[in-house]
Amino acid sequence: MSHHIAAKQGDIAETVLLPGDPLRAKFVAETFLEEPFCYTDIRNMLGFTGTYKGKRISVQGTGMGQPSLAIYGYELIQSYQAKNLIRIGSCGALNKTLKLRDIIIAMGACTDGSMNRITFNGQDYAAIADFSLLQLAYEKAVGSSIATRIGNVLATDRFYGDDLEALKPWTDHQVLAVEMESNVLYTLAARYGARALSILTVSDSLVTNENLPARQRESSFEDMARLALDVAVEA
Ligand SMILES: O=P(O)(O)O[C@H]1O[C@H](CO)[C@@H](O)[C@H]1O
Ligand SMILES: O=c1cc[nH]c(=O)[nH]1
Repeated sequence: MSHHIAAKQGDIAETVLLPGDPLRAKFVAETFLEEPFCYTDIRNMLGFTGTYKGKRISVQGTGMGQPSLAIYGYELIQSYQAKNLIRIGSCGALNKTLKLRDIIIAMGACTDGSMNRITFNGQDYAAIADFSLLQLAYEKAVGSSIATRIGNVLATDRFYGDDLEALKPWTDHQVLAVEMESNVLYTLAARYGARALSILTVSDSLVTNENLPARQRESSFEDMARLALDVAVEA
């Protein structure tokens, strides 16, 4: 049993979807999985396992920020033998060609946070998605009507305080969007021998200052969940 998830061995599938919001985990489990059961509610960071198109899949909330995701990611891989970690998150667009509800598949993830600097003694690490998951997601997205972009994202430590001007070094280098977890997810997966991919829905734009209203956010997140589940089935 791990410290924060504390599920029974065997309760968690090899492939785990990772929303930041634990209520998104509940929504995905109840909407898409057959016979879902909740294997953890410690700290209300809900985790569920069920089946989708005949395959056993889990969905685990990770909280907000890299240290929080790192706790759940580490325990999923090291204590529960998870092999495929697929983040399903929201993000802010940094590029005027991105619209609300667009989906971004993060090929790479930069960071302004300290976790990687600690791991790599102040040097930089290029955190990248697992290519086989990325390829699967690309193929599934192309076969659907969902507007999808593939590129680099920024996992920042700050939600508030960074406007487009402050983020200019990243936008100057074609970073598409900002969120708060993908860099450490990719680094953890590389370190401990799992595969990882982040799929993100644009929930707001730092260029236009538009936001998705809560209700529309729900249906947009359904598109992302379906795409991630279709990847998970074949992972
Ligand atoms: O919607 P989630 O998955 O939580 O992702 C984004 O939303 C949170 C900030 O509101 C951060 O966790 C960020 O990465
Ligand atoms: O981390 C996040 C998530 C959504 N939108 C943002 O601007 N940042």
